[in-house]
Amino acid sequence: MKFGVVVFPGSNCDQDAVDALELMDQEVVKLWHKDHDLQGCDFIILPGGFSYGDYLRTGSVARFSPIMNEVIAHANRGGYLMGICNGFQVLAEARLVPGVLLRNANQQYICKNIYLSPQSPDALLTAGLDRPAYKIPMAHGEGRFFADADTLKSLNDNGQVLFRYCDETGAITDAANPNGSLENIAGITNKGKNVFGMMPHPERAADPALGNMDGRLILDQILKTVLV
Ligand SMILES: NC(=O)CC[C@H](N)C(=O)O
Repeated sequence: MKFGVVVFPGSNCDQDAVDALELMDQEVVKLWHKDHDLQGCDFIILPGGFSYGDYLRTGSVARFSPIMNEVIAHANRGGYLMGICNGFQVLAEARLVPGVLLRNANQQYICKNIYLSPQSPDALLTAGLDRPAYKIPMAHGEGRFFADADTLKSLNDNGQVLFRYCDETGAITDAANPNGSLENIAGITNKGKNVFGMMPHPERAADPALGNMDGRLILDQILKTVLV
């Protein structure tokens, strides 16, 4: 499988994603935002960062980058696409996943480890995750997931919620919700379950040198499931 990591002006987690994938022995190339060619990549990653300085809203300018035409076409063909943090914000702005990411409830940028409970038993990214909680770093100012009642119902009914914020035992509580996201939602997938968006950063917990490999366990799912 060949991975492509898109680089927007202001991306700052692109190299982290490349490093994590290379540690997994994967072929990976960077894709410049002005390009029109996905270089034959099977799995596209929109990385974290501050694309276009987060003006006007996070992800709202990057969504119109030239390469997004090809990224959207890839997703619409059923191709795999994952947005991490700022990448999730770009996916939401491009309407590739439902809902929006609002300013964190406390109006602060939050950078800390949190715990995620895998939710969807049939989504590729979470189907094989069997632990109650995974410790993953979060680092964002606009990560409060919100959707209207109908959208929320369809996300729940279709098994499109990938992760909810939880405590270290896996309990999904208000106290474990760092940013005020609706129903503790930290990650979702689209109806076709080929587009994944999540606010926390698995690629920042995927190198033994960092002392936390929980993110690698999540990224490993991509390999297992896509090869099925
Ligand atoms: N780590 C990131 O991708 C940050 C996302 C975005 N710039 C925010 O603060 O919400």
